Amino acid sequence: NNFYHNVFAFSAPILLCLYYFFPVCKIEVPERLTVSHEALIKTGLADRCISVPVREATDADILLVHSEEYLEAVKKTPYMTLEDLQEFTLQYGDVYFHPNIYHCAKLAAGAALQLVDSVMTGKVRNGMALVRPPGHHSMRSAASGFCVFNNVAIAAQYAKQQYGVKRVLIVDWDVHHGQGVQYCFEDDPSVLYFSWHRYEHQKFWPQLKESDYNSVGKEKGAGFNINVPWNKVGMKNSDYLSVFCHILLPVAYEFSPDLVLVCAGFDSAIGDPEGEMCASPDIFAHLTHLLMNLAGGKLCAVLEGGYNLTSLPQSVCQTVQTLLGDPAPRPANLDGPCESALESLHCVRSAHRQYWSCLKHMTFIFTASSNNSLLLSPAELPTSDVTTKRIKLAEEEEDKLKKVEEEKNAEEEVWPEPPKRVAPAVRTALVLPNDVACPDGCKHVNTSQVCLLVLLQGCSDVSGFAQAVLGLLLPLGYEYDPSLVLLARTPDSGLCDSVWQQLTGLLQGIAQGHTLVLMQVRRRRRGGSISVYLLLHFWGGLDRWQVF
Ligand SMILES: CC(O)(O)CCCCCNCCCN
Ligand SMILES: [Zn+2]
Repeated sequence: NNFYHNVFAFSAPILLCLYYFFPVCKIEVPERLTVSHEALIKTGLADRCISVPVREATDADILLVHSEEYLEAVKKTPYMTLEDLQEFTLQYGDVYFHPNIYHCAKLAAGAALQLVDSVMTGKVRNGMALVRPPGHHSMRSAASGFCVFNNVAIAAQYAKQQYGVKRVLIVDWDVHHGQGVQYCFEDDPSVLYFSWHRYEHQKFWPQLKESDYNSVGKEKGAGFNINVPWNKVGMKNSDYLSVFCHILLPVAYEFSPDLVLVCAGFDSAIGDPEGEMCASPDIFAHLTHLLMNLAGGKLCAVLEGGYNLTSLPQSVCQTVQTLLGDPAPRPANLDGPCESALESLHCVRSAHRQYWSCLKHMTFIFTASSNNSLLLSPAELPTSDVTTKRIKLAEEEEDKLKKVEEEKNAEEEVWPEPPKRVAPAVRTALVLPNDVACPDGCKHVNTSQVCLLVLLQGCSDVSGFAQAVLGLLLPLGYEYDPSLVLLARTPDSGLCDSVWQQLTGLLQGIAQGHTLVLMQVRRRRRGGSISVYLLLHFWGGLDRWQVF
């Protein structure tokens, strides 16, 4: 007791001056990782994953993105006096330096690289790195927004250098704009950066003009930087899904990446003090599922933000459970995108239509009355002055509603627990004609799952696929929310195998994955059919098929 008493007495003044010198960050706290990890353990998800050891990023790794002088400066921070450390911190915005943060920042970047190694070498199909400090705000020679090294930008450059990856898609669903990633790749057509972020017409941090929809990239990189500004808070599941269906997915399919990296920030979920959005944690199951069909499933998610210690672990679990292949839950209350989201969506599409053929053909009207469907009706895009006028209207309306908004947010946000997602041990049934050999690894069982949906004809090329499937079938399917999906394919459907494979993958995000495929198959020399094997392979191997 005596000892503790003395120690405390002696240390109190130091602690006080520490707090004086070092404002402690209230939201980027260690508990973010512990509650997320505990939730993964409690739900049994951790046991279904392999844990990959971390390593420190080397100087060479860090110099893939950052300058020598910045790295040398950060290297000195562990040895700085309190005053020097505070001085060093003040030169950057919203970042907190501690004598140990250099070590932690190297571990965060190194963890992302270990994940890239595991995915690119085929050791795992996909994965998630739970790291602190985050990375997407840090720039070539500057820390920013809790970020020291840009974990995901380093991972992208590393994948290109170490594995010859030609095209990397970075999806940033964090509620803040990852300006550090944008600056790193804005003239680089091999990296497509997509970010949505709270913007409120440049009123929200980091308050950059270049976070708006008309920053499309530079020189050779024009078209490869997509910013979706949220000019209002309270964005919901429908807003997120609409942007995926009508902007990100069509472009991503046209870009055809070899690797998908996710700046997985969960401050875009309900309850977050920074985002003030209303999307439920289970939406990340759908966002993850929709991305898993790209790049042959090679997906690395790296934690960025997420500051509500209830919705963060829920969102992390929804993401990891989907990465494990479990079907997504039925999406909660899809009631169509709000007017402000539609406005942003149209602005982004018009800014990018010159770069992407999938956006060229699809033109949409900005309906005066709020559109109550995930589908968008085709017509002329608003010209910029129409958009400006609408933004004015939106601002006036917004100022009027601001008070209401504050009162609403003043109450503690509450939301239902994400629904339990149980995946049967044997996941898929295969109905085969009697005389077709049963593929090895399947087993004959009597149980069955049956499903219902009519398949559109003739979307064999990317833009046809984008229009028919991504712009119509998928939003329709989400909105219709069937409990059953039936995919029917006849040899004359004109669907090439890869489109067919994508289709079956994407539509598993609907009806909790309950899908039946009816195929009139072509014969192969040894019986069976190339399409059936392709499908078997794609759907995660033969071991989970039931054969009738
Ligand atoms: C990884 C991340 O994007 O979540 C970091 C967000 C930093 C936000 C800084 N807040 C600034 C508030 C200004 N008073
Ligand atoms: Zn954030």
